[in-house]
Amino acid sequence: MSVAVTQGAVHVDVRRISQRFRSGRQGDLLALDRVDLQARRGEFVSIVGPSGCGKSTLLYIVAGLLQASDGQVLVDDKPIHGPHPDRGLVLQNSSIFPWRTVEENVAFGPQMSGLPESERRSLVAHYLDMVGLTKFAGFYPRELSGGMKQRIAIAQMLACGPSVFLMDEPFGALDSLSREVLQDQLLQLWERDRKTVLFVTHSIDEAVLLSDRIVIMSPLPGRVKEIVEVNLPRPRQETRALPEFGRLRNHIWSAIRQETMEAIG
Ligand SMILES: Nc1ncnc2c1ncn2[C@@H]1O[C@H](COP(=O)(O)OP(=O)(O)OP(=O)(O)O)[C@@H](O)[C@H]1O
Repeated sequence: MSVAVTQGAVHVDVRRISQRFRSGRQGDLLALDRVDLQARRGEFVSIVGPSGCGKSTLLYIVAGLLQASDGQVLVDDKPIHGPHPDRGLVLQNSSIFPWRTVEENVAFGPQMSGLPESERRSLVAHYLDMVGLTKFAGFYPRELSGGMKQRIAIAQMLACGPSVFLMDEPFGALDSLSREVLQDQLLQLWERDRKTVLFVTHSIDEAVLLSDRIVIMSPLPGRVKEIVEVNLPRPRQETRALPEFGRLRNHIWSAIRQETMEAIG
């Protein structure tokens, strides 16, 4: 069964973003150079490119954790000013609190926003169930596997109710089986709620499996080299076997390889 993707208005609008870092030893480093990128509401956009091309930097700027040297990020046509619960961020080694239980971690955002306890409890129970951690609600992160910790981070983000998911290699540190399970769970979640996702990954397979569009970046400075539309049918779980999947993967791989070869001379 294929699910039609209804593409709406631009939700996240990255306009000519440049980022310069001041480095004592090497002088200024231009990490991003006039990057333009638009994600439509409900779209799943992945960002791939050689190491150091500025993928994380771009995501931190959209998250509002880093102020760009130049350019602007608009969400729903309004310029962003710093972080906001409407833009949730999940990192490779998730930023969960080791001293809080699974349940308390997921409750953190709603607690900060002052949600009454009864509502908070049912919200947390809902998201714990969604990521399959109900039985581990009272556990501490140290008692859980890497995949489970990433699921806490995802539930924590979901509980804040963001309309934009910013994900920086969220499954990068996991074994391949856990990674596939979480990819499936994320896809199911996305197919149900259709949030806008910006997803940084080193895995071309992962990008093709998940995305509507894939942004290929070139180093250094990071620029948008190419944007690839992924027109594979959804749900995608069985699309790995399609010839089109292989064709897209090879195309993206060659583009990144070419950039990497040019970068290392
Ligand atoms: N805070 C910082 N200060 C100075 N330079 C930085 C800083 N953050 C990133 N950089 C530099 O900016 C460039 C882009 O880094 P970034 O981490 O965004 O790349 P990336 O594409 O996410 O890399 P990777 O794929 O290896 O995670 C790199 O050359 C990095 O060294």
